[in-house]
Amino acid sequence: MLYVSRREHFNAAHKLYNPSWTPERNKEVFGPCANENWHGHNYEMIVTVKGQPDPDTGFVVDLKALSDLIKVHITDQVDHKNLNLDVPFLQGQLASTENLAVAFWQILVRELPALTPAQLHCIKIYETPRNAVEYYG
Ligand SMILES: Nc1nc2c(c(=O)[nH]1)N=C([C@H](O)[C@H](O)COP(=O)(O)OP(=O)(O)OP(=O)(O)O)CN2
Repeated sequence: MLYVSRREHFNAAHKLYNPSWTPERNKEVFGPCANENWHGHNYEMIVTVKGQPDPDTGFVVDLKALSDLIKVHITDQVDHKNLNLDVPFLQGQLASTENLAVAFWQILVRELPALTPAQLHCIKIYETPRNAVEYYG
């Protein structure tokens, strides 16, 4: 089995805020991440697919085509957006990195078969250089 990865990048604003809690409770749990007027991150995302190389190309997946797929279905939807307000597929969810990883997985697992017989293996999202989440489905 071969594992092939593509790194993508997007910038977005959000706040971590549970609307069923008081502002005080949100501040207590989420600290500055609950700031009412938002804050931003430079997100890095690594998408890994697994499979066997195609005998004609030597590719598990064409990484340019994978990048285009991620761009159309994910990064164009979230780049320079407010994750709490602007992104339909995140509506009603807390904008944590965990929830982003699951939402992105659900999109890519649906779209990938049109591109390749390879399977989605992992989505890793860095919210900051020190904070990351990995999801394997
Ligand atoms: N499990 C999670 N914990 C946290 C998340 C998350 O998505 N999942 N998100 C946040 C904040 O949104 C944000 O990441 C915190 O930013 P910050 O504290 O600035 O990030 P760093 O830890 O990298 O910065 P330091 O300078 O090292 O504090 C919080 N938790």
